[in-house]
Amino acid sequence: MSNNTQSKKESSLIAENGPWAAVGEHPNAITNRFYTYERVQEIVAFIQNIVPAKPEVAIICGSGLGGLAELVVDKVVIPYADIPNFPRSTVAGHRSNLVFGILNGISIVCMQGRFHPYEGYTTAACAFPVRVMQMLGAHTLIVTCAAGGVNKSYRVGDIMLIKDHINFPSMAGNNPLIGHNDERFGKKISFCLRPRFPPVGHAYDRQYASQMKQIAAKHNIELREGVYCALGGPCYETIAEINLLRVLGIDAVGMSIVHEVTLGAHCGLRMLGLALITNKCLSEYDSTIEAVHEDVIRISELKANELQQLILDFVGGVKTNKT
Ligand SMILES: O=P(O)(O)O[C@H]1O[C@H](CO)[C@@H](O)[C@H]1O
Ligand SMILES: Nc1nc2[nH]cnc2c(=O)[nH]1
Repeated sequence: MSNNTQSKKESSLIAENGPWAAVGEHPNAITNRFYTYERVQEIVAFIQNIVPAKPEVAIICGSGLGGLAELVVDKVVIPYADIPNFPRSTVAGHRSNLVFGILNGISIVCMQGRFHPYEGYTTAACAFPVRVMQMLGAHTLIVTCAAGGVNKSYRVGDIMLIKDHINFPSMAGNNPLIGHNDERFGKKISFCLRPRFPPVGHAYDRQYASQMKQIAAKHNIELREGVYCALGGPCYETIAEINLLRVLGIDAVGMSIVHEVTLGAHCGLRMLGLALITNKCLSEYDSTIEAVHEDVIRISELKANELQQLILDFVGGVKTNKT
């Protein structure tokens, strides 16, 4: 029996039987048992039937940042609702479209709307589209998000290059890779099979980060650089929580990205992360200002142009990297 037939057999066994469910299976393991390699391949085949072009760069748009897709030319838009077994975005500021086309001369796929654990999805379900985009051909992933400024020097409207992250859900036993590890995910890009224990110490590509700094300098955009931390949400943070995050050296807080980057690292993507600081996080009990999602979207939309400019130039540079 060929290796592929063997893995296929194992994969369907995992998908159909899941004997562990009876004794209490982790929700991410259930998700990963559902999104087998073959099922992800089916989704990829469905999309390729509509869009044969191979995207090189995948982009995930954060709250209020989906306007980037308007800059894409020769666009093909596939609503998530049309894609078999694809979740839907349920939050304001997130549309539910997979957008294909050309951005600054390079073929891209853009998720106009992401999935968050607080919407009811497992972190594995939130992140599985990363595998879809990698299997479609993407070698680079750009994640963008709206985030609260924990660092006291940050101002509303600042853009933060994500240097690193703290994945609190994962530290609490909620990592999207929990469950069966199918090493075929990511095989195409990496020179070796992706391991059971993927390293994430350099998840954010250093060369990409330095390119982004140069692009920001060229446009006279002050770029912050810091550590992003993901919490489960949907509540914004208490004052005590913000003070704790500050002690830990965290610069910005949100409810996304880390599970996407985890899967991206597993399948060997080169990654760049940008967070737009949409609000300052409260740290004094006599303050009367609270974070509000409507403000988050308003600020994102207001500052979207700058972020889009950075991404546009960066994507153009990715093309240069390849030659
Ligand atoms: O991370 P994105 O999707 O940009 O959204 C951020 O904004 C929302 C809260 O206002 C949360 O979903 C948080 O994660
Ligand atoms: N958790 C969290 N997510 C955000 N997204 C945008 N602002 C915030 C914030 O202050 N906290």
